[in-house]
Amino acid sequence: MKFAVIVFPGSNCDKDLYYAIKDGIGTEVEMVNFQSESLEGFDAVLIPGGFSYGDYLRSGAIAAHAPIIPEIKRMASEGKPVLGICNGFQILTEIGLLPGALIKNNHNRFICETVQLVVENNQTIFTTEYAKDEVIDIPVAHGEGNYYCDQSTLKDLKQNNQIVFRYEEDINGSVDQIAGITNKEKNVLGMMPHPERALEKLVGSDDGIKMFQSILKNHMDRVNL
Ligand SMILES: NC(=O)CC[C@H](N)C(=O)O
Repeated sequence: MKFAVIVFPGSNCDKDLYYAIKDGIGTEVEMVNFQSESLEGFDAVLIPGGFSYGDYLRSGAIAAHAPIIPEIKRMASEGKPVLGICNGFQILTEIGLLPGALIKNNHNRFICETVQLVVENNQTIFTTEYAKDEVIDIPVAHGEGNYYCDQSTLKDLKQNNQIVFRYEEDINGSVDQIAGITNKEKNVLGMMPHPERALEKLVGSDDGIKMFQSILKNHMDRVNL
């Protein structure tokens, strides 16, 4: 399996993600510049956290027009795993691969802490190594992490089991305390918390490694069918 980590001007969690794959799960991974127009040869796409284009206009709004975006959409349409973390989640909503929007935290502060997440759906390619309703410790670091969607979209998300993670407590005003959602097909996941910052107990939590193990295991199961 070969992962692509997309690097935008202002991305700052690309190296964390790179090492989560290279050292965390011992799998092939390459950084791909935002100006590239090809993701040929990659099996999965990771869009890292950070401040792409300085968060000007809205977080992710300018990155949504980068040359690499059509290739991310192609990978998603082919059912390949696409994971957007924090700024990556914001970019996925800006390019229409996930519904809703990430807006300013309701308390207007940047939050940077470890929070408790509830695993609401452990049946996705990103979460099969977790138990249903497992509570995990994962860091967050964002100013515009307040997930918003209208009531009709929320109803769809619930009916299609697209809500993957919820905050155990309200940290930023997100609708239904949503922390992460998938698309209907369940191969695109966007989440505000940073699993790549929770790979070893030494850094406070190793609850994030199971996400990358899940992606790898499900890919291997698929190719070995
Ligand atoms: N850690 C991140 O990716 C932050 C995302 C975005 N810059 C925000 O502050 O909301």
